Amino acid sequence: MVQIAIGSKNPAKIQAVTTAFDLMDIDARVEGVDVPSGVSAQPMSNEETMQGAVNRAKRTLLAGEFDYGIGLEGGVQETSYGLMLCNWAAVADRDGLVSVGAGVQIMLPDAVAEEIRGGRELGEVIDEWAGGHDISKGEGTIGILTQGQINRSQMFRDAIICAFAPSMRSKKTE
Ligand SMILES: O=P(O)(O)OP(=O)(O)OP(=O)(O)OC[C@H]1O[C@@H](n2cnc3c(O)ncnc32)[C@H](O)[C@@H]1O
Repeated sequence: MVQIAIGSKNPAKIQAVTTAFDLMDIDARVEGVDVPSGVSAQPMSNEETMQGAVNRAKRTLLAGEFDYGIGLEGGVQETSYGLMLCNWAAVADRDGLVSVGAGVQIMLPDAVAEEIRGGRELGEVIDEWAGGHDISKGEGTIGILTQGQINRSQMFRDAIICAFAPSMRSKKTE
């Protein structure tokens, strides 16, 4: 059985890892470990969000006897069409290999984007905007904006599978 650590205790993120390994048909034990992302509480670019995921993956791997450390990070990226929600997954293994994958991106409503540009965190802004509580731990902003057609766990699940692809390829050629 593969020992996996995920650098968060957020239930939506833990669920994403469990489902990803089920889909990849890998027998895994998944443990959530709280580690700092090393980037700002509200990452403001793809690059910063990716770095947060990588930092979490590396730090998580060092937190115990694990085969892989996984980091998941949500952030935003300014584009010519407005502020987009972006999410990154990173996988770190014991050979020092680190790989990344991204989730689907979606445009944020102008009112939400303005608050974030003004310095607030998406988690509290989306709760206010949608009239919800701890949305980041459940369906996520992606769930709110797609009327539940894609939720945060599904989005991170796909990002994890993409981040894990290089490890799967190297295993096949061993
Ligand atoms: O417990 P951790 O793992 O830190 O999970 P988090 O959801 O609080 O933290 P992230 O680092 O993934 O996201 C950074 C910030 O953006 C918010 N955020 C990111 N994606 C979100 C989403 O889909 N829905 C709601 N909030 C989101 C989140 O609440 C944080 O304020």
